[in-house]
Amino acid sequence: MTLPPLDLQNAEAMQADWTVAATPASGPLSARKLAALTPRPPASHAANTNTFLSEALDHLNFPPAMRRLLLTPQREVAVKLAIRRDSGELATFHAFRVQHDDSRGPFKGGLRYSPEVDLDDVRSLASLMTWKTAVMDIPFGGAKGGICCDPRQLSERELEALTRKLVQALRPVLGAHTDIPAPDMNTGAREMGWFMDEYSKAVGFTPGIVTGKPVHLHGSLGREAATGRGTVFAIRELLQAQGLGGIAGKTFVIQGFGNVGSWAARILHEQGGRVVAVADAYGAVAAEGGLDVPALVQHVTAGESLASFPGGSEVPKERILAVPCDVLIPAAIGGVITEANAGALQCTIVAEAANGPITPDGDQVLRRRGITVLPDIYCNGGGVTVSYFEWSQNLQSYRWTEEEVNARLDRTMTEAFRGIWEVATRERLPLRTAAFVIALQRVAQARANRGFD
Ligand SMILES: NC(=O)C1=CN([C@@H]2O[C@H](COP(=O)(O)OP(=O)(O)OC[C@H]3O[C@@H](n4cnc5c(N)ncnc54)[C@H](O)[C@@H]3O)[C@@H](O)[C@H]2O)C=CC1
Ligand SMILES: O=C(O)CCC(=O)C(=O)O
Repeated sequence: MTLPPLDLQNAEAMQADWTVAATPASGPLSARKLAALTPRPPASHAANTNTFLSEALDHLNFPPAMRRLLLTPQREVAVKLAIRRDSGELATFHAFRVQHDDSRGPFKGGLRYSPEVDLDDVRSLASLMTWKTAVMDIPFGGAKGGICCDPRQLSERELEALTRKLVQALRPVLGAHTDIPAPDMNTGAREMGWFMDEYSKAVGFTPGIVTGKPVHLHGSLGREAATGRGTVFAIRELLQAQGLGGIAGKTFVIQGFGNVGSWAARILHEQGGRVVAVADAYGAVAAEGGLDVPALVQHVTAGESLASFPGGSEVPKERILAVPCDVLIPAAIGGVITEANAGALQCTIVAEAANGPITPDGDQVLRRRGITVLPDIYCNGGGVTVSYFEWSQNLQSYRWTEEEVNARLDRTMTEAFRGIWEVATRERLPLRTAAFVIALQRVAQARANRGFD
């Protein structure tokens, strides 16, 4: 394929450390043949991400050592956090920060609090951040972190203590020009406020150490809604590029009704989209004519379950992915669309608002079925884009209006889409592979330009 030439002079020197342990009598093996002969590791989040990446790398002529460098994280930190429970008991929790790559700028990525958090999961999410910041063309690298805990079982005081312990444990590897965390699943402005406070106690007032903070504490206007809003911009661009018109009148199904899912639903509804079903971890609700999203948000904010919403009928949450619609938006956890259920989807577009919601085998099924996937590293890139705006505002002690933030987000999402669409069309690639190709080129070029000595 013909892609712009990449100046990898420095990287060529790295070829020297690529050695094949046992070269067969028939001659040296190419890296690709060697990979094919190497037993595949058991499927994991990180392996899934690397499967997608490898497909894009196969379109690029990178030296094997550069390939290896990009597939593996720069630094992995695992810590144990101990807090006193409200009962007086001592409790310990495992936490992680994986810093995948900082070739293009400081490490950047969210913090997730969930019982499913482990090193493999965080490693995969950190890698996705590297490619996300590159495809959005914002000056950051990629990282992710998390605490393995069930936040529903912890009081507010316990969560605050845990967050402060996390800052204390990670402080040596963090910094407003080194690694800047942000919200992810089960974290939000409240946790980011505690985070900033704990870091500032040690090093002086530093709002730029974390993004997604409360607005009155140097958070950016528009950050809370940014990932959902960015997802809507991404869908708008795709519909337009495919000649399918706009959001108005289209039908949407959303899995996940937290920060990302609920904001996407609100904005789609405002723009005349019909949100026909939504699910969260506990249940799902559907209405063929479209849910009254503002009323649903009010219902859930009052502490009621989705399924009890009087403006729709309850559906089993396991069936949400198969509800007929134009656009399906997974906005919850990873690995929900697999080889086993991808055949049951009844949509023409899947917009990956969540990170890693489709496994590589599931992705193959969707490709065969002609379902277009807006890949996570682009589709949910609105969150980190407005995090970049927040960080920029913090560094300048300045505040932008919400209109300005949203207009800049629109421009960034639109420009990134055009780049991906252009490569996908020219090279006949799925949007995901095209997005990875662009991101890989940007990161590899930056790494090569910085040198290796
Ligand atoms: N918050 C942000 O700015 C960004 C978030 N993301 C990704 O978006 C996804 C959602 O994140 P947030 O909305 O921030 O999290 P959140 O914690 O605010 O909401 C998560 C939602 O998913 C639901 N959920 C959990 N397990 C589920 C299951 N098995 N089936 C159906 N629903 C389930 C929860 O009930 C909740 O409604 C995650 O994959 C996250 O990594 C990506 C980019 C930025
Ligand atoms: O806002 C950020 O810095 C990162 C958000 C995030 O974790 C993500 O995009 O997955």
